[in-house]
Amino acid sequence: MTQSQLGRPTKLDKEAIAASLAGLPGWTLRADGTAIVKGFRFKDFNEAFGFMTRVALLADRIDHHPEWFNVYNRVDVVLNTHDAGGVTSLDIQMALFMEQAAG
Ligand SMILES: C[C@H](O)[C@H](O)[C@H]1CNC2=NC(N)=NC(=O)C2=N1
Repeated sequence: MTQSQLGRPTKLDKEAIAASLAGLPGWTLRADGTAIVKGFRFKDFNEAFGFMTRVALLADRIDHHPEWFNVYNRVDVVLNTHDAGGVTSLDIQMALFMEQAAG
């Protein structure tokens, strides 16, 4: 089953996002309130790209794709659900997975 068949995720309000971020070290709500962000730092490019590869496989499976910017060992991530115009439970799930994938 694909994500689109599961229905549209609903936008989380500020309080719900803050509660979720309490369990996500380093993640913050972007100033405009429509995305959660984190800058990951790895040992080198190989570690960074391994992380991105693990995340990419999940992202495509759940049809929820991160916005990210990579230079060498840096991966700056922006998560939001454009279909919903803000942060949803999908973004929280993705952030939790990224924490695991970062090791
Ligand atoms: C048509 C397709 O299912 C949508 O565009 C999906 C794809 N990946 C997505 N990724 C993210 N981050 N947000 C979305 O709203 C989204 N929508």
